[in-house]
Amino acid sequence: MNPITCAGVHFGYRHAPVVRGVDLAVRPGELVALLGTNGAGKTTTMDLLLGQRRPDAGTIRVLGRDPCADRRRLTAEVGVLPQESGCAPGLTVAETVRLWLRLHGRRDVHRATAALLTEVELTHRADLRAGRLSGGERRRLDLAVALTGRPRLLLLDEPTTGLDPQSRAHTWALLRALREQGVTILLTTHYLEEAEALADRIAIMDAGRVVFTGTLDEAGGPGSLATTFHRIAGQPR
Ligand SMILES: Nc1ncnc2c1ncn2[C@@H]1O[C@H](COP(=O)(O)OP(=O)(O)OP(=O)(O)O)[C@@H](O)[C@H]1O
Repeated sequence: MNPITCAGVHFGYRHAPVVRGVDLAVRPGELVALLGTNGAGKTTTMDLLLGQRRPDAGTIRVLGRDPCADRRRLTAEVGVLPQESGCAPGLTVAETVRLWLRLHGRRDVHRATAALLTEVELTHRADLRAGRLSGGERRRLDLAVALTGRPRLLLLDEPTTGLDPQSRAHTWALLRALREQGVTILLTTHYLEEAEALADRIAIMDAGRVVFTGTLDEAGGPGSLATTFHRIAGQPR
């Protein structure tokens, strides 16, 4: 069973179609990078996968479930990093992670907090309030939160936006390690080099449709993704 399947998914606001027949399959254990110009419909697709929006047509299955019908179960099983941070600004970094670990019913809260903060390189910020973190640090806290339930599926909306090159490289290493542990990952990104560095397969969205899915080789090989992307995405229509 594929952890994610979308077949003929449509969604729109009133008379403005946003997602216009998305077909997408993410296979077990693979990392798929979803690319697309601003407004292509990537975040909306993520929202649909999380059951935060109901499709007007088509079928979505996440871990075999209908996300609208089984939203609660999926919240427990899927690690989510939203485009906008959901962390409470008044809680410290450590308090935030502990809270989410407890919500997921974890018993080893103190040990797991220390381990997660090490993984996202925020140990030195453990006692700082989330509202005082830099943009890149907050992104890393969001990633730690996404990992608190030890998910087998991760949905990451622009996980490295705002990160400096060193932190980005560290996050890439963490995501590779998670994939090696068998975690399936769907992430959106505007960094073509991120897709080249990480993805088993690339999906390109344009104007509400997935217009390309394939490996990096199928997209033209290393260094050619930009050419492919600009050829098929964001053209006036
Ligand atoms: N509540 C809303 N009402 C009307 N249109 C909306 C609403 N929310 C989003 N949209 C529109 O839906 C389209 C797709 O937005 P979405 O956030 O999914 O794009 P995206 O591919 O994630 O873009 P970005 O790369 O900029 O994050 C955009 O044109 C946006 O303006």
